[in-house]
Amino acid sequence: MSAHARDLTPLDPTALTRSDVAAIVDHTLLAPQATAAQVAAFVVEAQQLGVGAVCVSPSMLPIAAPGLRVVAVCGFPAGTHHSEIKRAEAARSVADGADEVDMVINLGAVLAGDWAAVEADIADVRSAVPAPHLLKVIIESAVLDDAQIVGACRAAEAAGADFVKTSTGFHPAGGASVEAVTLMAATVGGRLGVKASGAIRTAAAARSMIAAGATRLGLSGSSAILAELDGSAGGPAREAAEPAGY
Ligand SMILES: O=C[C@H](O)COP(=O)(O)O
Repeated sequence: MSAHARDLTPLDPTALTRSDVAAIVDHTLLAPQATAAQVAAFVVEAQQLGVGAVCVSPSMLPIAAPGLRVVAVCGFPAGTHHSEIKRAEAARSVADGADEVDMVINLGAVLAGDWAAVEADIADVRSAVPAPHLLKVIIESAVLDDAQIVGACRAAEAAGADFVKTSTGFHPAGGASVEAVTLMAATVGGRLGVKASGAIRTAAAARSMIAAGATRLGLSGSSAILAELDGSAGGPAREAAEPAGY
């Protein structure tokens, strides 16, 4: 466990400031067609926005991102990779400068109720992501029922993860929901961080996620959402209109 207090305690949703919200945003660019030049421009945008972190594909590392934490995804987006492949991918990301790794859970094992396999998969990746690096576990909550969400969160905690995270933003079942974040926070909140991600497109949605217990937000539409919090909702509608994932 290496999460900081700021990762474990949700902001007060009634007193959100733009800078408070920006600090918990993982500004995300995971489009498979993204170029290195686009990632470099995205990092500059992240610095200008004042977000806490950038979240990118592992093959984009290493990147120069002064002032930002660097997050790399792992086993993305399906989570069906062998654990040894996820572990190797995570180890390479850490060697390439990632501060945090967001891994996708083995969903088939979850739906089969094979909790030993779920936990072992997470523990394997944890072994390649030592503290103070953070490990977040993407449970793809839209695919799971409540009992499976609780079980996945418990497996993540038992395997030593720092965060649970709702969604990849790529699954056709959908992204984050207030109900899933609420359940995840009730299960592991205060001990693990809770990252809401996937299809969060407005400041109101971001606020609802924080009110439900999210301590981190994964957003590709950070610019539009933070502009809304600035009171300038007429800002970059282009980003608000961009679809999730591809
Ligand atoms: O991991 C984060 C997600 O991919 C972000 O999803 P989004 O593009 O729907 O904001």
